[in-house]
Amino acid sequence: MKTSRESKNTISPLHTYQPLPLTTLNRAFAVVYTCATLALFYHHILTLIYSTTLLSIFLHLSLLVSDAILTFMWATTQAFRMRPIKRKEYIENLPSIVDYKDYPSLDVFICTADPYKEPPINVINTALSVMAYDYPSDKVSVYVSDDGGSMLTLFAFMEAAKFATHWLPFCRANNIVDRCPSAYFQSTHAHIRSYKTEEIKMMYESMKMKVESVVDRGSIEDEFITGEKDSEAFKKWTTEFTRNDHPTIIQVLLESAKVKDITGHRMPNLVYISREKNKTSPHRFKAGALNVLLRVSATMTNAPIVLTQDCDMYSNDPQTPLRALCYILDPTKASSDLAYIQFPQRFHGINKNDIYASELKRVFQINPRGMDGLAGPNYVGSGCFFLRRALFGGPLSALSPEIPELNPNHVVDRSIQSEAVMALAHNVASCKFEDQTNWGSKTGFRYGTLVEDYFSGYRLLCEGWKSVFCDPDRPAFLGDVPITLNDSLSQNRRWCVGFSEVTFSKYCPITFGVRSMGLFMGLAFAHLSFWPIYSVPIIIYGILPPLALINGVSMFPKVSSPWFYVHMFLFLGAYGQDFLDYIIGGGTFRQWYSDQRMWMIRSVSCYLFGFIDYVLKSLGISAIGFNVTSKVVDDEESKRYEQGLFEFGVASPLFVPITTIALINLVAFIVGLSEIFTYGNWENVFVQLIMSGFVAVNCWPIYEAIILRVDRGRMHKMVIFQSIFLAMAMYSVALFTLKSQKV
Ligand SMILES: O=c1ccn([C@@H]2O[C@H](COP(=O)(O)OP(=O)(O)O[C@H]3O[C@H](CO)[C@@H](O)[C@H](O)[C@H]3O)[C@@H](O)[C@H]2O)c(=O)[nH]1
Ligand SMILES: [Mn+2]
Repeated sequence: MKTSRESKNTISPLHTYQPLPLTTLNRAFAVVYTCATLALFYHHILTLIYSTTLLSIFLHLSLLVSDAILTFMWATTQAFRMRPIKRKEYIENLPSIVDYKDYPSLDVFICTADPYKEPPINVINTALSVMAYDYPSDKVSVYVSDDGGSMLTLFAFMEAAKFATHWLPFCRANNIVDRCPSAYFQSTHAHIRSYKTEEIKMMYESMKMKVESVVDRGSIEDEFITGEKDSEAFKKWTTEFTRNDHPTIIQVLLESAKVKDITGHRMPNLVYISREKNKTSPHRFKAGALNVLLRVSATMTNAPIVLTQDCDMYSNDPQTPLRALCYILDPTKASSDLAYIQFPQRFHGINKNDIYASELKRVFQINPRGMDGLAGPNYVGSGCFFLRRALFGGPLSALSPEIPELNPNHVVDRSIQSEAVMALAHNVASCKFEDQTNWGSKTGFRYGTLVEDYFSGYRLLCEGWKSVFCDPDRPAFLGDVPITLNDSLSQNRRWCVGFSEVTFSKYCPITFGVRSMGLFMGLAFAHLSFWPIYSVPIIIYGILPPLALINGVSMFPKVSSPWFYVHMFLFLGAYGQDFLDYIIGGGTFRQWYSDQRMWMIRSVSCYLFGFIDYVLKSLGISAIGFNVTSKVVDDEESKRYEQGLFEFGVASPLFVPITTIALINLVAFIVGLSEIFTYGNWENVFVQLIMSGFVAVNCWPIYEAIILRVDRGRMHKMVIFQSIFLAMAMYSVALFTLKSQKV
């Protein structure tokens, strides 16, 4: 039997991979580029040695530091270019390996944290999209973690449970591909009118209305509560109940063994969990929520495969779990060290040119492909199928959990609603359960940073596990993006706090990572964790050269000098390669343009602020938590986003440094140009002129928001005043120091 299976498998594999083209070229380019950077540093050092004034030393030292950081970051990106691969799965070959009814069970975790920032109607859409997977429904269990501890969310899920008994058979019977109801009803397929479609649509609309009206009112009308069991559940919200202080709530909304859909098929399990909270136990944010899900699900179903999902990321392809099975069940590979299969985060509703670079193509698509050819991609928090065993110790050193029921091999043989199971589930969801245990350090999702996803994946790979990047043409999951600049920058700021927490811990990728996984994997992880230091060179380059230009001071080699060409080569080489990666990865020129612009904007705003937040947090001056990104869309903002207009409306401090730099560079460019026209002395200031011009072109939306716009997304007066003040202050300092001496 085994041999026949294996021989069959050699003919029809479950998956294959291909190296990406350009790899050899990239490696060769890396060598040339390294030589050019060595030349640059030689030049920097020479200039420093021959500097005669303090000012000149200061300026050239700043450039040296900036270039050293940029070179370090460039070196980390080489890890992604060493061996990128692209994989392909053959789900049509699965039947030769395993029968449909014998598929391993799957526990899906969905996290939500706030009914007002994450509308429950969207959360249940995500849940419905995975409940309707092309997978034996009695093998699927969906566990929802509600960190908002909200009865509104529970109510939405009660409604979803009822609707699911109609939705799942409807999808099956009509071969629907968009299994997220809201996506389906917006798609053109749903416009093919049929009695059945109309009927299910009405059902969905009536559920949506109920859920939204409950959320708007903030309470549940009595008429909406049907059945004894539901009203019992809501009694747990006593007067003392607050989101940060309440007992565990576990509500089984669908039990597969007992509930059938309207056509008599079994339903998946659906369980609502709000873990216990109290003021004396640490919150641990999403990692804490995921670990509770891991334990509660262990007591109820203990599926060997676990899918983690953010509430804002619905499944866009019902066959996604089958793709994961292609790796998990691969008989040819001793897949004993496979920890997870990561699907990229892809998004819907991004505007044409992706003005905020929300797609994060590099982070979610290009870089993971590069890591896939090494030990595997990092974990990005959503759309990831884990082997449960991987969360319990290294591949060769399993850790035994505190109680045998949490062991990944444990078989649950009781009803998930039985008293014994419920008691155990409550016990493992309690705050106290993790005290003095390995949870968050060696077991489960790891604590200690706001980027629990990055850190958990990293630690697993350091333990010797491997991962796989699965990027099918039809996006497996689609998520929401922040549609205002402030939300987008705030999200990145939180990530930067998290990355700094990893960089400055004993697990720093450059030391611990390189030791555990080798140079390139260590560099790949360092690339993200060192993100915040981009702020140093970009701020220096954004301020010093234009201020020098305004004061007629030259900082770079003349155009006639050979060193000019070294600078040009390094700049164009890095930019050109970045551009090429992006276009080959399927992006357009305008999207790339937005991406590089946002890189600059982020560098001087959230990378800087994130790092400062981290410092304040480490000094104990302020406490920064997980600030959940809002998924609520304001109509006007959404319209402006569609038109491709930047949203500056709020008086966010994040906008001040960008605006200041925009002003300084615009003035510098004008002054520089006029000097050239007056004195014709262009050779000395050419580089600075081009740089300021480049910054100014990138800053167009900022000038537009200050001067031209009248809508509510225009730049806030406060930000304009602060920026002008800051720019003037810098100019004055420069005037006194630069003018007094010539460099
Ligand atoms: O205390 C918390 C805070 C957040 N969440 C959930 O975490 C998810 C992500 O939160 P979101 O505000 O959407 O953050 P993003 O920055 O959009 O998320 C990215 O970054 C996070 C932190 O690195 C990862 O966890 C996510 O998977 C990744 O998509 C959401 O489902 C939340 O409900 C919780 O369950 N508990
Ligand atoms: Mn999100």
